[in-house]
Amino acid sequence: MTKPIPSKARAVIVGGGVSGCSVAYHLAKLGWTDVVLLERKQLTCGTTWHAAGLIGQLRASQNMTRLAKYSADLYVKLEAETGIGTGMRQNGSMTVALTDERKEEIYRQASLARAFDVDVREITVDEVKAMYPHLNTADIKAAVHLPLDGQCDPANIAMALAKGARQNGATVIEGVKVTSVLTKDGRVTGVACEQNGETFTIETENVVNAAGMWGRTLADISGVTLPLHACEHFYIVTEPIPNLTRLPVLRVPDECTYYKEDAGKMLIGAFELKAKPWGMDGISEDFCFDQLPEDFDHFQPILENAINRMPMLETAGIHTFFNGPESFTPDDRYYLGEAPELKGYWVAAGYNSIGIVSSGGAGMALAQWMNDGEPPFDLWEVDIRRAQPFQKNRAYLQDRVSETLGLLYADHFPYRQMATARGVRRSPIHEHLKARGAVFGEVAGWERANWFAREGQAREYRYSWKRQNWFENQKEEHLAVRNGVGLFDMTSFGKIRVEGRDALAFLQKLCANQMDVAPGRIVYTQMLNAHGGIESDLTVTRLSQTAFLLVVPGATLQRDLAWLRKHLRDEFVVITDVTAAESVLCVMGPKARELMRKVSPNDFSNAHHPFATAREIEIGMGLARAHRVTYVGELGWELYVSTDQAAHVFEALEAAGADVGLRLCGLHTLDSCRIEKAFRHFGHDITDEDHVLEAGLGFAVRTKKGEFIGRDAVLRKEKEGLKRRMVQFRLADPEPLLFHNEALVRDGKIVSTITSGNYGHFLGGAIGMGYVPCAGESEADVLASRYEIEIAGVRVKAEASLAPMYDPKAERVRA
Ligand SMILES: NCCCC(=O)O
Repeated sequence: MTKPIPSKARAVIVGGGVSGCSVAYHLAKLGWTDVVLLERKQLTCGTTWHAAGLIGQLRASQNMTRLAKYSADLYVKLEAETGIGTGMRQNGSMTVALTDERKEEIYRQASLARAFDVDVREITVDEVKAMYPHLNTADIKAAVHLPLDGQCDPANIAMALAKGARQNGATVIEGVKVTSVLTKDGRVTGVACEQNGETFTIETENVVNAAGMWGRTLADISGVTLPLHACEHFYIVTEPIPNLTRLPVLRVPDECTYYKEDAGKMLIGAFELKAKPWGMDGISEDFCFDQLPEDFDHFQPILENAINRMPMLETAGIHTFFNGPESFTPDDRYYLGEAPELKGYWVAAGYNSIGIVSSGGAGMALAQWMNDGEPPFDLWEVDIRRAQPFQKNRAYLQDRVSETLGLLYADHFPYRQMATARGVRRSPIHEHLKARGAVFGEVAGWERANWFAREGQAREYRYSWKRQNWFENQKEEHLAVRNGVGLFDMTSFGKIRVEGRDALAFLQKLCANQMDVAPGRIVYTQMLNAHGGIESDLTVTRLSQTAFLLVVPGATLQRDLAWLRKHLRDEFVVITDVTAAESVLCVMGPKARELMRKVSPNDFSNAHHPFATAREIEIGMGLARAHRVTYVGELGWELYVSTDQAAHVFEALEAAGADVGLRLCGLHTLDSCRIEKAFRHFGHDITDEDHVLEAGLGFAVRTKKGEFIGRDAVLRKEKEGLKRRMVQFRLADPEPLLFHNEALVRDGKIVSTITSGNYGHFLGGAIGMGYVPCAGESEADVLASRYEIEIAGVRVKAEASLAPMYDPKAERVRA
């Protein structure tokens, strides 16, 4: 008998895999009792049913780890709550390293785990052997053990979540296909669906796309960007192996493999470096517990390594050769949150083969997000607003996901760049930079010169946890910026025009700094949320009485646009993304003025063109708007040039620059310079859960200007005092490197992690920033402590400073 479909619901969840079931469970727990989950066939029949079900708690960041730990805890409790056996067992996990580089990575991870309160221990090869007697350990260089990791039965986890959701009032219906999402005035109003050939509509203000590998197609129908694509994922299951005892989960990332013992059989799965995208022409509606054809040739190298690693496998018969599709995303991170294109359209999809361990926490976080209208903590790394509209292009996705599948087990070297699907967004001077030795990286699809190779030097990254092959190039670029003048191409900046009668009032409401400045002034500001957390970090240039230009990082453009549009009420304002209209060439360094005088007849004196002002200038035979601001802590101008004139302006600068030693510089140098100056970076040092005052950005907040979002939270914090503070650190030993996420140790105790790090080539050592808990403490108390930073298990002394270590009085910027 088919279940009646309700005509109304508070939320409709599309997709009955572990993701959708978890969202339904958590919404129901929050009291959303009229939630409907619609599954087109049967629960779990897409991807969940064939997942391996490994529960590894340590993830790449604190909040991802928090969500994974939440999943583990939930899955332990779920059986008692629902009566469905989840197969959850905390048999621990072990990761082994076969190279020195991997050893550094897993030891760094172990330090991180300690900072995140995950139980972890570096173990010896003898201990590996004792825990895993069947293993060939001859070439194992290091190993870590996480005793509370484990494994579970994925289908039963989903079933238990669905049952728990029902127990709390949700409705779960199988055999219903959602055909479209109904909308009015930019928000969701309902869904249209089909059951046994009959059509129905459900009125609702909230839809959750948890449709897994169908998610992109479903989103497309509503004009929502959800870039994901399926790939084939392979594993084998052996016949029962006599006398096999319970074993921890084993990961051998250097061989792209994981091993799971279950009921006396071994499951061996692979994250090979070049994967096979699947479902190029769409995924059949009829897909239900289907498998894909075997591909022995593809799996053969993995199997050979596995037999060498675990010789008993040679004689164990293969019970199942499994191949099933899973969804992958362009950056190997899943999607959560409200789609910027449509109010009330939520997503929880694209799990990159870690859907089981992720979904418990992700479902909880999304449910809270839907309930409260804001994420419960910083979720930027998985936020759907990071997706770029072009990324739903299928040719792009197919190329990219062939790489992302393997990333789970690839070496996670710092500065690692994607090798596939490159070159989609390019600056007008891209070819000029390439001809001059640029080695490019990619952010949000933009090709950006990260560093410049010397004549004859290989134009490629040689990755390492130590100094990489471009370290000396960066040093030369960095010192050129400090002592002479450097040129950066920052065309990838996001540029947003906010124009109209109410533009000023609108920006006054959103920005914490004073926006009512004279035309031509530039203001550094943050957009805050109601808790005083930082939603956006930007400069705003007043172009006229009614027009403003907002400049944001390329990676946050969609998020920033969404935040602006979300807060637009009845103001007469037009918001336009003008990113592609202007290139940005930055000339930075003490000789920047000398250079500008050579290419332009305009006046670049402090009197005429002081810091934080913008002026139209003639340059070469073209025009530009010169913004006197800096992200490297030097005298300099960002030149905003119409894209058609960018190459000409670059040529003019380059020709004139020969006399003043102009040096082309890359993004790695931008980062090393900004970190010496302790300039914050959104997504690392500042996020929506970091209070603007604790981030040390109170100088950019004007509570006296009147109401703005976050003002009350700022006033409250002023009264209550800071609970933590952003501090800058320099390692005493000039050799070790900081990237981010290293454990920060205060007086012998881990207190937090480094939020960003790079090498201070001027200051002579690795520089990092991080939050230090300081409730009730004075600045002097904070500085009186002894600080160390734990790098791969080794604690290195660090000097701490609350003021920027480089140019603390900002004299160079205003020179
Ligand atoms: N779906 C396989 C997960 C692999 C891992 O957790 O390492």
